[in-house]
Amino acid sequence: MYKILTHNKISVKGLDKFSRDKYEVASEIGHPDAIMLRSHKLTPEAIADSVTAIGRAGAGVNNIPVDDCTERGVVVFNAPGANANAVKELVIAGLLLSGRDILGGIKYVKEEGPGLTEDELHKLVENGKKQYGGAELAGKTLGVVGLGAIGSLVAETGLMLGMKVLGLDPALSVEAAWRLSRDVERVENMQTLLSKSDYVSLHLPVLEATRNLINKELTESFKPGSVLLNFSREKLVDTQALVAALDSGKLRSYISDFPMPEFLGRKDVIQMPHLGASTAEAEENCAIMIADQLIDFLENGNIKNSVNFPNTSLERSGLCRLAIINKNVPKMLGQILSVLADRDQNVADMINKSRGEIAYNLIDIEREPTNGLIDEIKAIDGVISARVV
Ligand SMILES: NC(=O)c1ccc[n+]([C@@H]2O[C@H](COP(=O)([O-])OP(=O)(O)OC[C@H]3O[C@@H](n4cnc5c(N)ncnc54)[C@H](O)[C@@H]3O)[C@@H](O)[C@H]2O)c1
Ligand SMILES: O=C(O)CC[C@@H](O)C(=O)O
Repeated sequence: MYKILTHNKISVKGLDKFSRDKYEVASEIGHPDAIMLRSHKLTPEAIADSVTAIGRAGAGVNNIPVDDCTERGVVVFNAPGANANAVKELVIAGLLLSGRDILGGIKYVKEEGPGLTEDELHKLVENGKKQYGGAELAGKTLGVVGLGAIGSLVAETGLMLGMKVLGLDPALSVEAAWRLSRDVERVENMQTLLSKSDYVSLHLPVLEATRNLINKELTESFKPGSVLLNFSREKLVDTQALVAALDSGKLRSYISDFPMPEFLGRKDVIQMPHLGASTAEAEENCAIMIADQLIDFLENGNIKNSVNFPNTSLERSGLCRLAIINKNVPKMLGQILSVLADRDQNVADMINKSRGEIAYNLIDIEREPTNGLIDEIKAIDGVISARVV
């Protein structure tokens, strides 16, 4: 039986992928083989030694200690693109809410309306509505930072709304580039994007290089009166720098899915409670994608959509498969194969892939492993883990 430890509310459509005759799935379980979670913050200590894989039913992996996992040979998966449409739709809601004072207008009717007759309500509406007007999005410029799964959809929708769209992504994948409309104008740096955009939307991960991306110096580049939308992560922005930019009027408004205490009570900030991926469809898509990936890894050793291991896939041949993780240093494969040769184990097929400091091998052998084979492989200096799948 494989054991899957879950954190957060994971869609049953995904959990149902684990057949009950092979898997035990629970939010409390001893010696788990894998962990499946959403935004739960995982510490290295909370990852049991038995864990071989972690599946993030979402995009961002900043709640997982990925470097520590890599060192320990724990494969971390995410679900690229599975919640992108849900986030895009909320970003468009954010754009619309910032274009006009829709929330202020609704509050006005809700607070001032009760107890009034139809005539009085009509007067209230017609007298008060001038306070809640705004401007149209069509004809304005939208700057999108990060043109991956979400950013490309936001850019596309911006074009459909009649906006001019600028995009910046220094690490754009070939696949993402194919998805992108030619009408998205590429810019080379943040300063240019900020200075030309009426609305700026962030769609990139928090990495060492992107932490506090929007800092004090960069806020100087905002086009006066522009709006910043952050549906990615709070750590991409320097909160104090944004407060100053809002106070000075350099920024007209900040719309975020990641509330910070400094912004509470401000009329020029809209904070949502991390709702981007909270749709039934996105929750299902993410849970199904992660469950499929975990099952293929646990049962076949195959890796798809890992953030720290190479994509690795091998059709099964032979009788038995070994999945071995080792440090990416010379002579490892030779030593592993020589242990197999010493035990008269013929290799039917194999694949060896590396990513950064880590290497991964799937080796199909023609006989059942003899006693002590796995321990002998694990004893090779540089081997991190070895298992029969
Ligand atoms: N609000 C939510 O609920 C929610 C849901 C999903 C994702 N997210 C956040 O959105 C982020 C993006 O998600 P995605 O699915 O589009 O990911 P993605 O991996 O498809 O796209 C991210 C893009 O950012 C680009 N990028 C990296 N560094 C950059 C930089 N310095 N400048 C510009 N671009 C850069 C990458 O090249 C990539 O194309 C996630 O990392 C996550 O933090 C939030
Ligand atoms: O699981 C969620 O609700 C949020 C997920 C989101 O932040 C992500 O990075 O995919």
